[in-house]
Amino acid sequence: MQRCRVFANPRPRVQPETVSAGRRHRVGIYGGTFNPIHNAHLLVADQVGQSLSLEKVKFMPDATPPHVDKKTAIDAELRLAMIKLAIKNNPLFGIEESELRRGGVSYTYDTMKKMIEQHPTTDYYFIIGGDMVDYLPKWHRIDELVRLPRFHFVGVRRPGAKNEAAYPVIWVDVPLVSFSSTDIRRRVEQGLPIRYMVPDAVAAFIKEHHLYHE
Ligand SMILES: Nc1ncnc2c1ncn2[C@@H]1O[C@H](COP(=O)(O)OP(=O)(O)OP(=O)(O)O)[C@@H](O)[C@H]1O
Ligand SMILES: O=C(O)c1ccc[n+]([C@@H]2O[C@H](COP(=O)([O-])O)[C@@H](O)[C@H]2O)c1
Repeated sequence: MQRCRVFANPRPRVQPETVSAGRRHRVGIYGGTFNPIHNAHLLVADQVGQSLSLEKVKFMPDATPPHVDKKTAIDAELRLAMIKLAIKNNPLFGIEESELRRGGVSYTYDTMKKMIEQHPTTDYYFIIGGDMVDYLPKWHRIDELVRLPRFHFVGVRRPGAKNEAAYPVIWVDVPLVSFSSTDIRRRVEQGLPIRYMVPDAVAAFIKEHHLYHE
């Protein structure tokens, strides 16, 4: 039977003295297709990072998304370039390129198992929206993923999702924003404005590279 343990907005589960002694690091990993990155992603990453006192929140673009219906993502280099433009003014943010370097289908279990092995003094907080929280039972090797040491899921509620966790999730309340990358792509295709939905530099990049037009 699946474990059903949901933590409602708890305080970080870490002893302050271990952080100040520098023995343990607290890093957020925000995986996604980011096709393209948008302002809800940035808001979520910043709010989670601050709520959980994370040292870094690293955006991790996937190579091939595990979802069958998400195979239409544009080239990884273009997605990565837009992430770099979007995060440059926030020192909390960073980039994790291991899934791009590995290639193939980006199963989170494979990625996090290796990362945890390579960084034994780091606690990882893997950020997912409510739609992904709902979808967790279908994730590859999910029972093993949630049992990895020093691995935590952080959930942020998302309008339109059930936001129901069948696995342990640390919920963080962030202001709700309903738009998605799909909305951005559709708006670009229809010639509608995307200002304030993505950073200006990302909007300029989309225009310059003629992305998301038929
Ligand atoms: N508006 C939002 N509010 C909360 N979480 C979000 C929001 N948009 C995306 N996320 C979360 O960010 C992560 C990466 O999402 P992703 O890159 O697939 O963006 P998306 O907007 O969901 O894209 P698409 O519309 O192409 O499916 C996922 O965990 C997703 O649930
Ligand atoms: O490992 C899985 O089975 C799995 C299934 C769905 C999503 N994920 C990861 O969750 C993150 C968000 O996914 P997505 O499709 O919303 O961009 C991204 O890092 C994916 O690799 C992982």
